[in-house]
Amino acid sequence: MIVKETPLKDCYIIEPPVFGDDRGYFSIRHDKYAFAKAFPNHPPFVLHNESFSSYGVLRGLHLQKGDAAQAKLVRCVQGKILDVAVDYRPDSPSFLKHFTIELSGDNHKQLLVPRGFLHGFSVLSDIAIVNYQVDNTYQPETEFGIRYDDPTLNIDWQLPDSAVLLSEKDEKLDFLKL
Ligand SMILES: Cc1cn([C@H]2C[C@H](O)[C@@H](COP(=O)(O)OP(=O)(O)O[C@H]3O[C@@H](C)C(=O)[C@@H](O)[C@H]3O)O2)c(=O)[nH]c1=O
Repeated sequence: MIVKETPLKDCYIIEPPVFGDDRGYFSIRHDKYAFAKAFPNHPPFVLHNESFSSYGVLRGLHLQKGDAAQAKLVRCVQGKILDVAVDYRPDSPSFLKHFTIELSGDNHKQLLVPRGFLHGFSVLSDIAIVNYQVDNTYQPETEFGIRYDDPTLNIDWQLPDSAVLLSEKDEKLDFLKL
């Protein structure tokens, strides 16, 4: 497992081992021992979530507040997404900075999104299956979000406006109040 830094504090790209041959590939998606060696103080992952979406779907930007905060280890099993992490920790040197990365079934990359970050993704392929482990339970009463098209964040989601498909919940999110 290769761990690469991003410009955002505590946010990392993880490249798991992938062994390709004539049959296809074999990959180690998550090795809790290698992960613990790289991130010794990281809480264990407790939920393994998956979503299926079609082209244009944009989920985000979401987090759970306070003690319910979740770190997320995100990968795209099939298809291609633009994964987006926004540092929403006021005391961080990268506060309100964002990082985007293409995650796909072909590149096998994963993004470790720390606690206190907003997270979202847009679907760039016909369909995308996105799989993410989180290190805290789902607590809907603590959910918080910011509009994907917030002008301060100014994120390029690599989708034409006309293609963007949001949930009713995400439609109603507010812009940043600073
Ligand atoms: C996120 C989540 C949702 N649900 C349920 C609630 C609801 O009925 C249904 C769909 O929920 P949502 O509309 O919130 O799903 P979604 O918009 O896919 O929310 C997710 O977006 C990505 C970007 C993230 O980072 C995730 O943490 C999560 O916030 O699934 C759970 O039971 N457990 C969970 O952990």
